[in-house]
Amino acid sequence: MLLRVEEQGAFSGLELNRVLTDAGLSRPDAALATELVYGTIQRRLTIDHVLAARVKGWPNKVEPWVRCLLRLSYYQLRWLDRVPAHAVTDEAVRIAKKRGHGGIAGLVNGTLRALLRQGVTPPLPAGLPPAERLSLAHSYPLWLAERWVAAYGEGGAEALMAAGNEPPHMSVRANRLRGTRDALLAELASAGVYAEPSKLSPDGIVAARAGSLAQTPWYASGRLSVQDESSMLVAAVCDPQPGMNVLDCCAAPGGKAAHMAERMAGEGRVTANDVHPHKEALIREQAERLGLPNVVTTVSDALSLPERIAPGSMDVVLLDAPCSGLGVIRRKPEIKWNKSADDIASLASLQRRLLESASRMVKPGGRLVYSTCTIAPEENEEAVRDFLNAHPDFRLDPAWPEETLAPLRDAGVVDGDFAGMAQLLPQHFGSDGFFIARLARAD
Ligand SMILES: C[S@@+](CC[C@H](N)C(=O)[O-])C[C@H]1O[C@@H](n2cnc3c(N)ncnc32)[C@H](O)[C@@H]1O
Repeated sequence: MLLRVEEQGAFSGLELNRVLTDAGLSRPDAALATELVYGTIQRRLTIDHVLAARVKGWPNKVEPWVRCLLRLSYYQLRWLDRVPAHAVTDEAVRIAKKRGHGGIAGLVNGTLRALLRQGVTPPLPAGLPPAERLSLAHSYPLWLAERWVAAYGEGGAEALMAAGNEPPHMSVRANRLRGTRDALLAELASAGVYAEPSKLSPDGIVAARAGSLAQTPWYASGRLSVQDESSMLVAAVCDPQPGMNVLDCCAAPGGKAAHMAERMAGEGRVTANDVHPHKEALIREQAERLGLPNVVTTVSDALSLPERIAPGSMDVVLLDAPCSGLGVIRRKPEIKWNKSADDIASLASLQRRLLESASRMVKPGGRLVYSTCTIAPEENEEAVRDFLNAHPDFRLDPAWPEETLAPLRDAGVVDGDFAGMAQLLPQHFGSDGFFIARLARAD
């Protein structure tokens, strides 16, 4: 899996899903495999810094599979305390012999044993500037560390980066059309799942040590969907009412569109659009599973939607835009190594065009919600400000439902000057980093 992520640009989550589905491992073994894949990718920069001082030609002159093996083994020695050191080294040497030859096994053995002798956590070089220290300590590329130190100060950046290395909570959304959250909580508890109500969303449930709730009868029967708590805020901010005409411009796999349809009690219409034809089925499956006949799917580039949908016809338009994903690094750690400042610039330009297009379908007096799962002002606040400067008929709308504002206020995410946009960081609630802005169109 590590090789495929590194060499073929595979996504760690999808790889794990695919491999673990076939592997038939026990739950603890599957959890360990998950930890090894995520952890090794997450800590890559720190790992490479340590290995570069000990392995000649690291990383480029070392064969990719040996690189993965050494990283994986060092990750365990340094960050996991329940795998004995001898098991790590013995297993690494066995794999090196099986896949390579004696020379490689010798290199692997020598490197790991030297690390164990000298201490697996070598101190960082003294006197580093803050961004360089954070980059090395928490394993983020320097450009990201610099960006976040400039935006949030050294302490804020450190909290953000540390939170990005924590395993995400498992959270689910109760389908309010198929029973109450309390009833579902009670059923989960009686089945031995440790679950509690989300602080962020009245539909949310946070579960611990639950395995994948997507493999349960509650999921199959449409009682719940797997969704991050931050993501659940978006439908609440859209606040669609039964009977409304709602458009989700970038809807696949359908989490927020389905949530909106649930909140509309199945009345009215949610048009769930996505550019990728193969993703349409994902949205349809969700709507069917959850019992939501008011979700209609379309396949279209959101930039050309105003040619298909009457301008000014929607009560609510959601643009949950494609973004750099810096808020979901906990779930997709390879984002750290695959994204660049250039990607942010090109996404920022696409997002401005998408916002322009989405806004044309909002009714006079209607609302436009813009969201991303990233933490980059160019893709978030600045995109909204630029849009507002060019569209005097729109204004920021701070009248979010109290159910959403109250927890954000309590956590200090928004204050008394709240204007209608919020940036959640992973350290606020342990949920994904998310940006949400709500705009109102003049009557
Ligand atoms: C952040 S995801 C949406 C997640 C979704 N709202 C949910 O809650 O499940 C962004 C989606 O935008 C789609 N997309 C990217 N470019 C698009 C475009 N030009 N027009 C429409 N959809 C687009 C992608 O296929 C992707 O599914």
